[in-house]
Amino acid sequence: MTYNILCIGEPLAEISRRASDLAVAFGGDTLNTAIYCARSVQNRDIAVHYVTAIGEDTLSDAVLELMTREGIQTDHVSRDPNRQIGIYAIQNDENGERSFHYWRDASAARAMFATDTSPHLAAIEMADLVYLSGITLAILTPNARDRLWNALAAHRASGLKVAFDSNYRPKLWDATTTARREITRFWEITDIALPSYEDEADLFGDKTTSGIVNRIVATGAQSGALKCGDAGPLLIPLSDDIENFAKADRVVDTTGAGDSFNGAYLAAIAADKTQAEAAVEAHALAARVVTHQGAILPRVAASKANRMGSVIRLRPEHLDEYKRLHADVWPGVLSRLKASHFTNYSIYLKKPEFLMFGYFEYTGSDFEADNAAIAADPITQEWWAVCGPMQDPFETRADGEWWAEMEEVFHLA
Ligand SMILES: Nc1ncnc2c1ncn2[C@@H]1O[C@H](COP(=O)(O)OP(=O)(O)OP(=O)(O)O)[C@@H](O)[C@H]1O
Ligand SMILES: O=C(O)C(=O)C[C@H](O)[C@H](O)CO
Repeated sequence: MTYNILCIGEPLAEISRRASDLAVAFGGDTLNTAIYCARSVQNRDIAVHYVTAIGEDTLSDAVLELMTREGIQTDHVSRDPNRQIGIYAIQNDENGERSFHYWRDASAARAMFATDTSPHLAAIEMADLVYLSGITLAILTPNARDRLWNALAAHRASGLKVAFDSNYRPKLWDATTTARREITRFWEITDIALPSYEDEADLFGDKTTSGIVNRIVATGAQSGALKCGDAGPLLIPLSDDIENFAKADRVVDTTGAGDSFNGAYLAAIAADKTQAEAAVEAHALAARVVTHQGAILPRVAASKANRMGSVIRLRPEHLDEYKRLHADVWPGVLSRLKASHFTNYSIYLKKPEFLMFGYFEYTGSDFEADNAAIAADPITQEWWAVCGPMQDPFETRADGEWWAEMEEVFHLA
């Protein structure tokens, strides 16, 4: 029998700075968790569903395609012709810590659970595990929150497990007291608690990690993990059955780290792993997510990254300048590529289509981290600022790509 994990919440379009440009991708805490959970699930008998409402606009189409590409079941994603998905912009400080600006007041997801007969409520019936967050609660009306609470409480009585992350975002609540009351109420019906230290300390004023864990256990949840940033997680209830956690060697952007942690944690628990095993797998993933800009890590797996082909178009008017620059690429750009284990790198041009084909070999062991080091390098960013406007990327490229990655269909070694 399939084990059904249902993530409930709001997908968002994500805007972030990339060199002198803006990049658009997707995020939204529960969508991030659903994606990382679907990526972490290795057992075909575990299905990850996303429960939300989106619009009929271009961004909504694209986020639906993303869910499908990521292997998420979208049978509980409804479409509202009168609303769109929300948007958020990430602002990072020099330590990779971020703050958000939102355009989400009238998003489609806010109208989920608007009536007692909402199909989104009925979806809960088929779930073995439901995951939701404080952000899910913050976007709902008080009545909608009550409906959701009642449905979860009723199904828990027949075996449903509820996983919850308080993910406190003060800007989304009308008052701290409302957030405290609502989040406490949902802790009461939680089985797997996945809070982070900062959110709980901000909201409830706890001074210690043990204070948070003990309060949550006393409220209800008897398992889960407390995320404590680079110090790694603590198990809920507190236990020594856990190792030391390695810190990432570089932090670019912490957005989505906690969400990725939750996704990998839940996938491990659904596969019957222990809490300690789940926390180790979850930390390993989250420690990679912090080295990357944006909530969702590109899908490029190190195993398929040995030989890479990709395409982009050149804007014809920049032909001479582009060739001149590439006849004498800045030394800092070349040394960064070499340090990131890129080798045998060529770019070919086909006129009159002005198609450029890039080929390189990757000889390192962590493609995502090496790629992130390139993206974080100031000289490379300057180089991209010069070369980027001369290029014309394919609209069909994957999220997070500029050059569109190609599939290898033949190779003679
Ligand atoms: N510098 C780091 N090195 C290694 N791992 C890290 C680092 N920072 C965060 N992590 C991992 O990411 C997890 C989540 O981080 P954090 O405690 O900041 O969560 P959060 O604030 O809930 O994140 P989110 O922004 O997704 O809500 C941590 O439990 C840890 O496993
Ligand atoms: O703040 C939100 O609503 C988001 O969901 C945006 C980010 O993806 C999220 O906060 C990361 O946890």
